[in-house]
Amino acid sequence: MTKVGIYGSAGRMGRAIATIANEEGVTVAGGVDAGGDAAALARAADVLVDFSTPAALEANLAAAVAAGTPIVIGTTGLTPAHHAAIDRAAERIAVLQTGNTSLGVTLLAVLVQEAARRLGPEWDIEIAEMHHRHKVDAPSGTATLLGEAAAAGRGTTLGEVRVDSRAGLTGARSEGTIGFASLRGGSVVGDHLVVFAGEGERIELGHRGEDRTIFARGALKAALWLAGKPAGRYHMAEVLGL
Ligand SMILES: NC(=O)C1=CN([C@@H]2O[C@H](COP(=O)(O)OP(=O)(O)OC[C@H]3O[C@@H](n4cnc5c(N)ncnc54)[C@H](OP(=O)(O)O)[C@@H]3O)[C@@H](O)[C@H]2O)C=CC1
Ligand SMILES: O=C(O)C1=N[C@H](C(=O)O)C[C@H](O)C1
Repeated sequence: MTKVGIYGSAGRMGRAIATIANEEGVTVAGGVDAGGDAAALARAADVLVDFSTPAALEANLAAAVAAGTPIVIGTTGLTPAHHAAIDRAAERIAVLQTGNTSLGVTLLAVLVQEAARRLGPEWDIEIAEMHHRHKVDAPSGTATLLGEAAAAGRGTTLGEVRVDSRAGLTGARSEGTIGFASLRGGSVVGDHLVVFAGEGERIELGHRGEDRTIFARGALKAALWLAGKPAGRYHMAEVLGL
């Protein structure tokens, strides 16, 4: 069986992944958390999954590259510098990074891109997300990937059009922007809503995560798919054949 190593193994996602590993046809090679030996885990595993923290990303990537072990990165709150580090690692090993490993959100991103492509810029796009009280980054990785999908559908990049929050005298909305709103509270696993607001009508495309098993299952599917792949940066839609 494929041996999976988990960065962030004692966290919510790490535990969810370990719980379903056997039924997904993999064994857990081991796991590390803060202060653990990332390099030894990379050597022991056939493939790695990282659900830890952005601060750990560069060390985890370096360990994966040194061992030649593919890695699925689910950690969110990544900056452009993190993405540059992922691109460099992907020249040496197989890497798949996504803000959401669920089938539902991966399909939602396809639908959002298509809706944005078909609707003109006079349809305002706003993305709302809600997560549990423990989440430390905003907007969520999923909201960001949905924003990237919407921007791509419009032939632009999210960096050109994003508006991260509003407060005070903001002025009227600028056409073509994509706005984000983040709510935090309770035990919400992860809700996302993409609103296309036109004159006199709205289209809403959304997803509600009810259980972390959806992310864990997707992460392990991605890990199995990635194991043995040549160097490169891969995408969740390829894993799921969407
Ligand atoms: N892509 C996706 O589908 C999903 C992504 N996520 C993302 O995954 C990440 C983790 O989420 P969640 O499990 O809820 O968070 P938790 O805070 O529950 O878990 C994070 C874990 O990472 C560990 N950690 C901290 N530093 C390091 C390090 N240097 N090396 C290895 N592990 C370390 C923590 O250990 P310690 O407590 O010792 O600091 C902790 O066990 C977040 O960024 C979240 O947004 C979550 C769900 C789905
Ligand atoms: O931190 C979480 O819990 C989640 N994080 C991911 C994100 O930032 O989008 C995925 C999911 O929504 C749960």
